[in-house]
Amino acid sequence: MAASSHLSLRPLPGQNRPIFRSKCRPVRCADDRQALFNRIAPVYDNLNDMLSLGQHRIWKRMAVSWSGAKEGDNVLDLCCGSGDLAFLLSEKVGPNGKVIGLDFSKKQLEVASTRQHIRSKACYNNIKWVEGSALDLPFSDCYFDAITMGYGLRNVIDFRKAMEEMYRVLKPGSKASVLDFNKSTDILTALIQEWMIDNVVVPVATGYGLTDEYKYLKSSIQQYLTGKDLEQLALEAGFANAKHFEIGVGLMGNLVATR
Ligand SMILES: C/C(=C\Cc1cc(O)c2ccccc2c1O)CCC[C@H](C)CCC[C@H](C)CCCC(C)C
Ligand SMILES: C[S@@+](CC[C@H](N)C(=O)[O-])C[C@H]1O[C@@H](n2cnc3c(N)ncnc32)[C@H](O)[C@@H]1O
Repeated sequence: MAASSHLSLRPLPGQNRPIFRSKCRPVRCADDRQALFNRIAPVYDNLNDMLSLGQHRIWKRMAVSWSGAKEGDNVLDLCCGSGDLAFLLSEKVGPNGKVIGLDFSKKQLEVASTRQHIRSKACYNNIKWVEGSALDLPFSDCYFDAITMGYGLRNVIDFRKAMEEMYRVLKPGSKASVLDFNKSTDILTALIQEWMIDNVVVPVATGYGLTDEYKYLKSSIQQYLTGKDLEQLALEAGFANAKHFEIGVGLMGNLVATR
């Protein structure tokens, strides 16, 4: 990891509590999260569209735009899930570009691959799906021209390692664009976000038998990093600069870090 003499490394909130596999509470360890995303894969896209009134597609387009991906680039969609950002990247880089969508959920990748074959756009042939870990990327150093990570960082068990891996595989001068829920420091925004999850998201998910899976959303946001913390984490990982933008009336946020 690049040394950052001017920045003191300090433990990250919520990531240092021991995880006891045998007593692992739901969704506290990687295996539980992998299982969670396998379980929700069949309804994930539809629930996102329903629960965000389709807004998540706007936020994802913003994330891809901020990544700086352009025609002919070699790019990575990290924690790609069902492939929303990978498909957007595919259209950006075109037939001469290459897109890798990486995820550790087989079921999510199956959905992504099915969507790729159902859709008619020729450029989607430039997408390759890779089953792997965001904490140990199977790619060489300085390999990608851009990285997107949509609603993935909050779900990995080691934020710092994931950020360091993004830094490692990015070419100098290239960007990582990390979209997620915003852990707002504005109490009213935080209360509205929590109210929406408690009173809209979880009740709707319960109708699909996924109460605990969507209750996890709230706890994962509580254990996430604020925008300022995300900027600091990126700088500590070696990125030259990092800026967190609040979007979706402050409910969502996007970190743009340049190597
Ligand atoms: C695309 C979105 C969330 C993806 C997502 C991320 C996760 O970490 C999960 C973990 C466990 C289960 C599901 C997910 C998951 O779906 C964001 C939009 C979808 C959200 C589920 C809905 C969020 C509602 C907002 C709090 C309020 C939206 C207001 C909008 C302006 C109508
Ligand atoms: C909320 S989904 C986001 C999917 C997609 N990027 C989107 O924006 O809709 C989070 C994804 O991260 C994946 N994931 C979580 N931790 C991971 C890890 N350590 N390595 C690889 N994938 C991981 C999950 O399997 C899941 O598909």
